[in-house]
Amino acid sequence: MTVVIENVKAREIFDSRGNPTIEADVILSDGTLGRAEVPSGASTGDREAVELRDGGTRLMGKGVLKAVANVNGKIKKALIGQDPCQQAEIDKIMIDLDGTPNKARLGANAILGVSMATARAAAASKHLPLYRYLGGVDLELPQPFFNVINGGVHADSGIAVQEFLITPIERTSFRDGMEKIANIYHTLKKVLAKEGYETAVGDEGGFAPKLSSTEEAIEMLYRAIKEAGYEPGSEIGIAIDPASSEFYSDETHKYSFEGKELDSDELLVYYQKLVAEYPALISIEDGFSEHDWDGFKKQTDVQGKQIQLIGDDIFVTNPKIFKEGIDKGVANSILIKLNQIGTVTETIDTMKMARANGYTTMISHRSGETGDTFIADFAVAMNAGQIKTGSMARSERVEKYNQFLRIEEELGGNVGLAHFPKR
Ligand SMILES: C=C(OP(=O)(O)O)C(=O)O
Ligand SMILES: [Mg+2]
Repeated sequence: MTVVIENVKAREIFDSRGNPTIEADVILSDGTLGRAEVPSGASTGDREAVELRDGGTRLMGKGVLKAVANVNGKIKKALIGQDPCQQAEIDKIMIDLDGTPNKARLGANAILGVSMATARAAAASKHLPLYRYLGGVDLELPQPFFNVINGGVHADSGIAVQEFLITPIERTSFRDGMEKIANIYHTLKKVLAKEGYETAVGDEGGFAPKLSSTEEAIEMLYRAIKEAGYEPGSEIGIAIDPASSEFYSDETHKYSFEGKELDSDELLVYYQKLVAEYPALISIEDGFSEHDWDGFKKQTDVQGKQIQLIGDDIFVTNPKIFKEGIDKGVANSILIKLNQIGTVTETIDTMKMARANGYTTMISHRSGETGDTFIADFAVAMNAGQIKTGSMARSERVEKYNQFLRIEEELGGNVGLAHFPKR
């Protein structure tokens, strides 16, 4: 007998910042339950799909009861009796039901919760792990990027750059890479403390010290990497996400960066200096604002052959916007966040587009997260190549990395390791 969707149900839960978010259940006719929790960003791109919030005074207007009602009402009615294995069809039904270009009516949070829960239910019904159900047989574990110093809107450290990430370029397994990062993470804590800095952590579990500059943050990383016994560059790479839309002015077209007002050309010169000074720096995400496509394009022309340039806010995982970027030659990599676009199917479409056009992909968590480890399975299933999901000090982040350890064990070493191209 064909298994069909028998019930769809959502509830309001809380994320890692204490904000309400949505959890969705999809229940099948064979009794299987698929459940998913939806994350939420802080440095969001303007053109992300709409996260529906209630407004009003309850929970400072951040409640998601409208999105919950949309799942328990319209979405449930449209999906009952559907085949859960037809992910593309399920997602299309919800996209059509919403009827807006940015999921503003039903809410991308409502739609994504059900989209992910459907995949989970279908996988469980077929007695397959999620990564296997979505990905088939030819699987690869991604290169992980750990955000060990938090700035921007993710911490009150006062650092303009939002994320300083380290990645184990040299590793024999996912576990081996994670052990190296754990050693560096603990060493970094000692290095910061020795310099008299705070070692409290930011939203993504990285330290949030009040450092004076980006250079000082990178110097701390170099010290921690070396003191932990590794070589910056050949063994451990460094990446940054300035999330520069946050410090760009649409009026003056300038970037307020570390006490200076820089135009695009000056910011590019700064990035060139950084890359020249620190050979371990292999990747810059959102170096330019989502409103400064010319600046991003110029950076791609100048640095695109040398390092990875990731578009996050500028592409928002949206295949239509990303296509414009590809046509204009902007960036050489794309950050992938399921809730920026709102369905599993559209996310897969964007990733396929990236692959077809020679862009690398990095799957990403959001700064407001839950315990859901969907993106770990998804990264393996999609052979994403790279993932960033925070640091070592917050369990909603570590759980995702731990899921890779489980997958690696399940596959018994019979799995490839994605490797970042060395500079
Ligand atoms: C993960 C990020 O932050 P947020 O979730 O706040 O957008 C990011 O900018 O890459
Ligand atoms: Mg970003």
